[in-house]
Amino acid sequence: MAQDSQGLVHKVQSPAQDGAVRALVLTGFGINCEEEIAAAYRLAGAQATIVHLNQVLHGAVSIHDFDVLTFPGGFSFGDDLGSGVVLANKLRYRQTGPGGRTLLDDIKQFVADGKFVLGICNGFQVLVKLGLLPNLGGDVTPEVTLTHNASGRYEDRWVRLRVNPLSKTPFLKGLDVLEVPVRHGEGRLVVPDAATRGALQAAGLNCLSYIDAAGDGTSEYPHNPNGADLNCAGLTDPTGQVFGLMPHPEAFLSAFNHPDWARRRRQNPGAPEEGAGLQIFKNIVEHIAQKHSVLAN
Ligand SMILES: NC(=O)CC[C@H](N)C(=O)O
Repeated sequence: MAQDSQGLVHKVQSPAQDGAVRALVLTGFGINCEEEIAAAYRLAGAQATIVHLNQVLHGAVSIHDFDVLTFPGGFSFGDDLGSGVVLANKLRYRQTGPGGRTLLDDIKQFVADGKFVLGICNGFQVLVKLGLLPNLGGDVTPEVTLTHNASGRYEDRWVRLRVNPLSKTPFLKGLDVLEVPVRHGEGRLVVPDAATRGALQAAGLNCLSYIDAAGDGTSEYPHNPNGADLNCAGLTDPTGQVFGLMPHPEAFLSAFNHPDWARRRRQNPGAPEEGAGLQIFKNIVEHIAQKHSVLAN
């Protein structure tokens, strides 16, 4: 894959025939977590390519050459008009092809092809504002929103999460409780009505909850850092292929990322050196690799 001195891709070859898992990690316009996410995918065994969104919007790179599309965190367009709003509008309205085709049309096709989309923090906000999450109605109409934290402040802290056992997304397979950091000002999920809340609950689409020290879902600050409805830290769409979350799993790739690592290692010197966040990337890479091997046989 050809990259220039800034690491930007100019030409992407057709999907690998070697079974490699190809992760596309978008950047540009104030996204700032692309390197950590690419590192996470590489540690998980995938080929990760960081691409400026303009290269996709201008047709130099096709998302269809990849298996998983990732929207990293950051401050796209300076959070003007609300976090994720401008970037979501660019994907929804900017024409990228004949007949008024947009990148959102391509992403819908990408998901219909059985591929995967991950949005972390600002990326999650983009997917929610775009209506790709939770997408209960299947017509990418925004159904919930993410807005200013109930604390009225930017929150930068570690949280504990529980995976909803009803969730069927491969990203969270085998996971139960995990710790990860949050760093956001607009992470409060608002679900506008009881019917939407019920639909999210029934299908396990509210796939991650903030929990307290006792392990129970909580609306109490600071365990729930933003006051999210349903104590929700992450959502999937009904297919489980589109997954977004406010916390940053890519910031916990090594046990040494955790603020309490020294005491934990004293207590348990044999504990794995891997951070809990890496498992999310390993899960999806393994899932895609398995799909590739089934198709190849
Ligand atoms: N870390 C992030 O991606 C932050 C997202 C967004 N800028 C917010 O503050 O809510």
